[in-house]
Amino acid sequence: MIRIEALTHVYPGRRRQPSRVAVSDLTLSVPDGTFTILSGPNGSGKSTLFRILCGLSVPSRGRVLIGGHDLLRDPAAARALMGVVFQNPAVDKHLSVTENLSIHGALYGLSGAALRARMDEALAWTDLDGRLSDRVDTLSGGLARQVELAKCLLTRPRLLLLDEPTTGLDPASRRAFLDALGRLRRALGMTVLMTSHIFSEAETVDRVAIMADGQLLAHDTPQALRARLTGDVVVIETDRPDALAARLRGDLGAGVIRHGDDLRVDEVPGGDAVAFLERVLADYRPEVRGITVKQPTLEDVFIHVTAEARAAGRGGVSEIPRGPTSAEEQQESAA
Ligand SMILES: Nc1ncnc2c1ncn2[C@@H]1O[C@H](COP(=O)(O)OP(=O)(O)OP(=O)(O)O)[C@@H](O)[C@H]1O
Repeated sequence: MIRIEALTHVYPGRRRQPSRVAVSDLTLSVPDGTFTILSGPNGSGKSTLFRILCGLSVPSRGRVLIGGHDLLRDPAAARALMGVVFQNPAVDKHLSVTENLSIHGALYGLSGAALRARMDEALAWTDLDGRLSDRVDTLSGGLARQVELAKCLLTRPRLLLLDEPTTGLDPASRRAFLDALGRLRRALGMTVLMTSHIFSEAETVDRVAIMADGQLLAHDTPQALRARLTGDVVVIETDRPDALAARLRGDLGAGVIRHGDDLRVDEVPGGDAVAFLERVLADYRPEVRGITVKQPTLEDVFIHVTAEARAAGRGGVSEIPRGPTSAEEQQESAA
């Protein structure tokens, strides 16, 4: 459904601001009827890529095909296949659910019985039953997002593009939104591409694409990505991350990733994470505030591949700032 070929996007520099490569020679295919999550740290180029896919930005180089239509040469045909849910609300919160959908339908030439039929069809995927006459600003955040989804389904898109659609939703609303997307994909064979920072969302999709510094670092099933880390991960909390990381590297030969203020060792020397934990506690106890051994999750894989790429010089920074959604992840695991 989507073919991205050698795509590069450079923001030109201005005065003292240098030009910036936001997407760099990126090639990616999203097959028909699949649900893909595009993830990456802040500034990795997701929004730039998303804007290009929606036709809002023109790339510096490369080609994008949507359903076989070249997005640059035949934008109308390519865009006719897609529905887009942006991060910022695109519904009028002072109008009711029905009014929002009617106005959007009218923009696409739908009216009367045809419009009502399309509205019923689109709303069937949501939990908005019984709230159709309510103003959007009286709905919960989760239901308001579902209005956006229903709005975009009115035109029966074959491809749904969503930019962090669940940001700010509580775990239950987030789950309800993702469930609706999953049902759409299964029942209508719709292709879904969604950007997200929330790794628990990626566990159930078909494919996960990981970007950093404008490049595609990995694109695989969640299972295959998880299989990249074979052993347990040791996470160390410390007040002196740089000093402790240097000692663990020097003394124990451990590959240490700094993630925020935590240190992570996901390929433990000798392969025995518990033995490694005991060694760290025995030798560096005063510097360790907390230490955990855990099975790898998709977030761990993400941290691993991003660090690997940066170590290989594709980035330029050796540490990974903690993602902005860790609070949401914590909220989710607490729920
Ligand atoms: N309008 C712009 N002008 C110049 N540089 C830009 C512009 N928009 C983005 N960038 C730069 O391009 C790079 C990629 O940014 P982009 O917003 O696409 O990343 P992102 O992965 O979506 O980040 P986030 O998760 O924070 O939204 C960053 O270095 C950013 O500073």
